[in-house]
Amino acid sequence: MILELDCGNSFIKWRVLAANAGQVLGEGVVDSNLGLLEGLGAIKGLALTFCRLVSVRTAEETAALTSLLGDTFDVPVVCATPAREMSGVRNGYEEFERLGLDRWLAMLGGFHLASGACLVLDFGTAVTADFIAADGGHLGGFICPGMPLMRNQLRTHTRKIRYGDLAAEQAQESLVPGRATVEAVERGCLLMLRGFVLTQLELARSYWGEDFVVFLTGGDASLVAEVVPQARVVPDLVFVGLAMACPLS
Ligand SMILES: Nc1ncnc2c1ncn2[C@@H]1O[C@H](COP(=O)(O)OP(=O)(O)O)[C@@H](O)[C@H]1O
Ligand SMILES: CC(C)(COP(=O)(O)O)[C@@H](O)C(=O)NCCC(=O)O
Ligand SMILES: [K+]
Repeated sequence: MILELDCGNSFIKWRVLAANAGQVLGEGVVDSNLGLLEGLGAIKGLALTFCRLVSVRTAEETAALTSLLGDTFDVPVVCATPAREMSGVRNGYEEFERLGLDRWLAMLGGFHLASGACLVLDFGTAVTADFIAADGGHLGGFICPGMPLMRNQLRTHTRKIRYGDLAAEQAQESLVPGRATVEAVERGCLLMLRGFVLTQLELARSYWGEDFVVFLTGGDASLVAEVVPQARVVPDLVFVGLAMACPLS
């Protein structure tokens, strides 16, 4: 069985695949290493043979998780590393090793699935957009705060914006002008996110006409999906790229 991990700034996404990398035997989203071990412990007959992971956390945090997994399950743990070029995609950063590895893997996965030009939009703690041309050249991308950061900046830096998570979720059900603080903030941030997406689409069209595929991924992809009906929502896009970057040895 193969353990795959995507360690983002807020959550660790994990899944266990059957040894032939086919069937998903278990998966989860956790906020700590302990939560990960608990989730894995709940899988009946767990017998890991290989672990691959991608992390945008500090080297220290990533090393701590890697040794925890190696010690607990006695398996090789392989981490995705930066590359200038892989699977036909050329990293567009001036310093290729500085491009977030989650972005890089989502790009590899997207270009592979699209077999052509694509726009990859990832909605996590941060929101990222990456443009990959039909020849595999990465034109670059954009980073802006995601929904949790926008919301928390307002809650932290104002005195009168205070509300809970349940109210936030309910407020998102409509986008008419808010008549309560929670509605005004949640809907305002949602509109910013959607406006960002529409701008990315315009830019992609200016490069490629209609000849490109849009991918939506990340935990908050569903918040914007309706403004891009043509998009492919691929929650496991980073894992698609992870399998490409870290094949079974
Ligand atoms: N099961 C889940 N657990 C936690 N957050 C989730 C879950 N499903 C969707 N989300 C949303 O995903 C967002 C985090 O996205 P994610 O891609 O995991 O971020 P990151 O990679 O930066 O850790 C949260 O703001 C939350 O709204
Ligand atoms: C942009 C990110 C913070 C996104 O992280 P996430 O929201 O997925 O946790 C991450 O890809 C990162 O730390 N990138 C390094 C900076 C860069 O890509 O330019
Ligand atoms: K991510």
